[in-house]
Amino acid sequence: MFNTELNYGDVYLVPRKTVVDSRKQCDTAIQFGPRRFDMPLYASNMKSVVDAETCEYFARHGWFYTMHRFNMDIVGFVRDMQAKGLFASISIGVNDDTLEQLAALQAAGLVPEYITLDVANAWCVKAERMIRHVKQQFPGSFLIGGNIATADAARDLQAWGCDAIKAGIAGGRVCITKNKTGFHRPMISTVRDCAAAVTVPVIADGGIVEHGDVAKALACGASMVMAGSLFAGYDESAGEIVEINGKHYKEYFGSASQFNKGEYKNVEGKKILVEYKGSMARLLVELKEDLQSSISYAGGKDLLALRAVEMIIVAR
Ligand SMILES: NC(=O)C1=CN([C@@H]2O[C@H](COP(=O)(O)OP(=O)(O)OC[C@H]3O[C@@H](n4cnc5c(N)ncnc54)[C@H](OP(=O)(O)O)[C@@H]3O)[C@@H](O)[C@H]2O)C=CC1
Ligand SMILES: Nc1nc2c(ncn2[C@@H]2O[C@H](COP(=O)(O)O)[C@@H](O)[C@H]2O)c(=O)[nH]1
Repeated sequence: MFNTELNYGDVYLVPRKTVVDSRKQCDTAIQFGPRRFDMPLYASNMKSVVDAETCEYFARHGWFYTMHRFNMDIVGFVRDMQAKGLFASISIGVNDDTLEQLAALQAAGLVPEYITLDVANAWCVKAERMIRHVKQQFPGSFLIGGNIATADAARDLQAWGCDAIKAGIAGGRVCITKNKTGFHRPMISTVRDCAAAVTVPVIADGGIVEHGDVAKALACGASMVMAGSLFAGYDESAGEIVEINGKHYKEYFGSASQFNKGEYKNVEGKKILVEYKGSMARLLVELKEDLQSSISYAGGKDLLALRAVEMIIVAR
């Protein structure tokens, strides 16, 4: 028997009676770990999306962020962010170099507010060991573990000690995991299953194409949404600008791409060029306006309203 599974483009949300006089009255704020953020959406912890300046930009705009983990001096990053009065949110891997970086953080007396364990399939023994280690050594940090794509995996990560779980395997724009390994789950099904299985917040990661997909992820039970390509191509994004025939683009590459790895080994990502779009400021405003509108269609005043909406599949 085959299960039929759904992606963001396969479903829509059914409108309810609006109870606000203006979309401005709809509150998009979310309490996530020790802090409250303006939006339940943040940029992927990828080297082509965020760098230290991007992270500072998001933090100063009241948005959550997570720095990537590639060739990173996490001690310097955490120290700099906290010296500026901002929160520190870092990513780590599962290998011995991560143990060394964590020991260096402890030696420097630094505690990041947020730590994200970032591997392709966190439902594995190496991730379990690292999650238990981080919870023991950094009990004051909010630990996000990912990625996973099933209810059983989500339950395990919660049991191992994760404070939040990032769900989404092989749904990203620069992902080639599904082509190379045959493994993938569409996002609506992934998020619904994972969010129903655990009590900790679930982050829906990857596959956001339209702004309305954010509302669909939240309607499935996600507390936060992570997106890469949505935030690529702006002045504030980390990728390099490329000019071709007088037109400007920015690089967007996968964390498991040859470009990011520096070698062709276990490559599960690719590099693409995305249209250069100038300043990110307008995007942040528009994303908030669109989500406020979604909340109004959901018949509520805050993000909880989206959890109550009906979801339909449109026959094609
Ligand atoms: N969200 C997604 O769908 C995906 C995301 N990514 C991103 O790409 C980056 C690289 O991910 P990842 O390859 O996990 O990290 P790493 O390349 O850092 O690998 C982490 C460690 O785990 C081992 N490992 C990785 N995959 C497996 C596996 N399938 N079975 C057994 N051991 C494994 C590796 O050993 P060895 O290399 O020797 O196997 C390595 O020692 C991350 O940022 C991740 O988020 C990558 C693919 C999918
Ligand atoms: N299979 C791969 N997935 C990757 C890689 N690098 C990052 N990612 C995941 O994609 C999302 C972003 O997706 P988008 O659709 O919003 O662009 C990111 O957060 C990671 O989870 C990779 O090399 N291979």
